[in-house]
Amino acid sequence: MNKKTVKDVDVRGKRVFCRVDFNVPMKNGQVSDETRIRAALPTIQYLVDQGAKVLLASHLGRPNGQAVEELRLTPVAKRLSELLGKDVKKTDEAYGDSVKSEIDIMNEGDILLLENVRFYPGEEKNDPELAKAFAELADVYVNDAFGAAHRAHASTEGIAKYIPAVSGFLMEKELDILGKALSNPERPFTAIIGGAKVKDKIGVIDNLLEKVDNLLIGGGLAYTFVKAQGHEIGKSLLEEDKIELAKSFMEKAKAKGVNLYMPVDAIVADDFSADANTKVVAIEEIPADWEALDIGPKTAETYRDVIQKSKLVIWNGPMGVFEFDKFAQGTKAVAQALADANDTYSVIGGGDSAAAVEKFGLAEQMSHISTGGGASLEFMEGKQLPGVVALNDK
Ligand SMILES: Nc1ncnc2c1ncn2[C@@H]1O[C@H](COP(=O)(O)OP(=O)(O)O)[C@@H](O)[C@H]1O
Ligand SMILES: O=C(OP(=O)(O)O)[C@H](O)COP(=O)(O)O
Ligand SMILES: [Mg+2]
Repeated sequence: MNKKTVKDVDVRGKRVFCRVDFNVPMKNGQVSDETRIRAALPTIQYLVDQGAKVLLASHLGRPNGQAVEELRLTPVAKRLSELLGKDVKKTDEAYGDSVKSEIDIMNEGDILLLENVRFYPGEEKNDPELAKAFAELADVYVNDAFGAAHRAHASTEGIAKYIPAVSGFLMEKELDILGKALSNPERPFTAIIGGAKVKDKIGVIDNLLEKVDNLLIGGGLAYTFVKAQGHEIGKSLLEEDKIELAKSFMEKAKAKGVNLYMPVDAIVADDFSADANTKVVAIEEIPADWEALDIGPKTAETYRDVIQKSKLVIWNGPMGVFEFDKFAQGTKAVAQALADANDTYSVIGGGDSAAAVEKFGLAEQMSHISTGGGASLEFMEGKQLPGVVALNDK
């Protein structure tokens, strides 16, 4: 990497603003998957050992520029503190005088977790005033939030203009491993895309079609494609204004000779809940009042076969609402197929995909679990990540 890392700067006694991606899955006010917290520990521990005053900043969820009680980082501070075996203080704001007073009383090696940076409208707008307010808190900026590196926000990009800016160890490791896997991909090369962030992720398919041999579509993303095929999808997730784009991808895949797989069946539910009534239907038979919350067994079988014949698989986005057991089968089948495919290099990306693989107890059997979903997809597309570009060159 041609960017400076935390090893290239002296942090002893310095106030360090360290952006991490603690956008972790939560359940009943508790952290339900701590993959992203664990992944940030090497950088945090290093800063502590070096005697820095460590300010940690992160977003959680999408509060749209205002304080949302359920999206406070308090439970994350608690979990981080347990993992480090060390006190982690948490502030109720992310900048300003109250935060400065807390910083003034910090000792070397102390950790302060700032409140959710997305509680402020300036964060996602990358407002220079907010970026400066973050920069005023610290002497050095460290970006270890690979999962948010595709966002040009005040705490991921803007702040880097005002104080020395370097990468953390997780950022460095992610870029290194993903870069190596993609520099000369082993073939057949398969991408699996699912999840719920349809607007964000559908665009990456354009570039992926230039690179992969097989593309498997699942999760909430699939139903915009199913609709584009001319089928009714009931109440399933739909991005109305992406239907034409989905059609164009189907044509492009044909022209490029890429095998594009879409669900042939689905598990539908009469409600978005853990105890909904469910049934398996062919994809062209989704009832009007129902919604598809998982791929069906025939689809899972086909996806398994493709995975087992692949040499490199990148996967982002669960195949269904795996958080509910009734809709976890499709995601589990794909995870199991990857675990069984010993000759296949498997890269899983995304906060929720990583949580799924962890939940099934299959994490150890994957070649690499990336903390970034959208970020890893954009990186694999060949796009420059703003959170990386903004860091100081070596
Ligand atoms: N058919 C579906 N309908 C609605 N939501 C879905 C569907 N399939 C998967 N999801 C949801 O997608 C979410 C994860 O999406 P996303 O954030 O894009 O993935 P990742 O975090 O792995 O990058 C999960 O919480 C899951 O419940
Ligand atoms: O969870 C994240 O991405 P992911 O769901 O693609 O893994 C990152 O924290 C980015 O969050 P965002 O998509 O709300 O900017
Ligand atoms: Mg996610």
